[in-house]
Amino acid sequence: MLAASRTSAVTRSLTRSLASLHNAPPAGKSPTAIVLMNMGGPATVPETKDFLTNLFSDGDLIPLPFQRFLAPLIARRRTPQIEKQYTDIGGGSPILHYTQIQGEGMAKLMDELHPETAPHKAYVAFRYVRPMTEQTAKQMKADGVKRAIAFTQYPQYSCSTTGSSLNEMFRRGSAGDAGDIEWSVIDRWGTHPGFIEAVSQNIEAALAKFPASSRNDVVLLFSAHSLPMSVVNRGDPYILEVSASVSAVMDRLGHSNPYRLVWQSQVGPSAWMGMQTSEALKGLARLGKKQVVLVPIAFTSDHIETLYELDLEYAEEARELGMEVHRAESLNESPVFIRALADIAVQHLQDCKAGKGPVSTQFNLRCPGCTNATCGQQKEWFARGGR
Ligand SMILES: C=CC1=C(C)c2cc3[nH]c(cc4nc(cc5[nH]c(cc1n2)c(C)c5CCC(=O)O)C(CCC(=O)O)=C4C)c(C)c3C=C
Ligand SMILES: [Fe+2]
Ligand SMILES: [Fe+2]
Repeated sequence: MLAASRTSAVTRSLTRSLASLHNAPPAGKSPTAIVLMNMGGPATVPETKDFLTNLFSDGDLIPLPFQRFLAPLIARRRTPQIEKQYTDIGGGSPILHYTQIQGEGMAKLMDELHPETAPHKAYVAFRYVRPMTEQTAKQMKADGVKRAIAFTQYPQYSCSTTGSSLNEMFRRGSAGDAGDIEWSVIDRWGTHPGFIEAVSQNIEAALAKFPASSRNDVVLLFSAHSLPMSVVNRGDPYILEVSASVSAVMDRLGHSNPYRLVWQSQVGPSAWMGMQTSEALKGLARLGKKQVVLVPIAFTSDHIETLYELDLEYAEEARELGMEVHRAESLNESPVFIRALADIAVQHLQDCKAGKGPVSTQFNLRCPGCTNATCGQQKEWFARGGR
């Protein structure tokens, strides 16, 4: 009995010291954390139901009556259809895979570009799948982080996407989960020249697949995730900011081609921002415009909407209408894009040092018509540097 309890005491103490060893901050300077925030996607098919349950439970994205009760019901009903889509694109969402590659590349470049704040360490904080914000916050505390940038990976701001991620980071941060950290925020970067350059290069590569003789007639069909009109009509800036990205890309391309911005992936029966991408393709076919490059513009890596909706559904339908359709590659491992991420973060650190504050001027403005109680909940806290 005595021997057994002594053994378990030894085991407990060994476990404790192993845990503290594992959790010990790295020797030397504590890292400057760059927290890449996004929604995430199920890395494997069986994770789809939890992903959807978390997504439909998020009142910032989808405010539902009796949300706690309804979210699991809607998720359960939707799961088989969405599981099939993830199966068809190879067994899961590649968002985590690409975010890790982008983050590691960015942090390495930042060490070179801005040694004053090195070492830099990228963390991933997803909203609906692991690594969830809570888990990441705890890891940052364990790593002894004292300075962190909340860096949205949505180029254009919506209070239903970036706003939701920042609200969650605010909840974890203000509860002390991440430790005592000085925070600042990169909330939007949809017209950054590096981002625009990376997208433009991928468009040029897609255009090169068409015969030179007709290349300038190819229609560039920019496609972004749609937004419910209820969100648009409360003054959410997403539509405007996506439009600004498209405009900047067209400037960079010298307005070489005709183009339109259209919207995809609406969910449910309510009114969403249009025109829908699938309808636009059919309309172009009717107009005799049969050469198209599809350009994803509001997300930084492949996911169900590029790999399933654009590649498997819409492009296939368009080919059946006799169209030649190519898709501009997603940014994924683009070195130009990874350099852009590093440049954005370094510029932000320099701006903070120059006293420009931890948040942008634009960030301080709530949606004028937002009745969502959490809209901008995080703003004052981040504007005080997380204090
Ligand atoms: C900029 C990007 C996105 C905006 C804006 C956005 C708004 C938004 N989305 C929903 C509902 C769903 N979105 C779903 C998947 C999904 N959404 C985005 C991006 C934006 N969403 C991505 C990249 C993904 C896929 C993730 C992956 O593949 O890994 C889903 C789940 C899939 C499905 O059931 O169709 C839902 C639901 C709303 C309601 C909304 C605006 C308020
Ligand atoms: Fe979505
Ligand atoms: Fe809002």
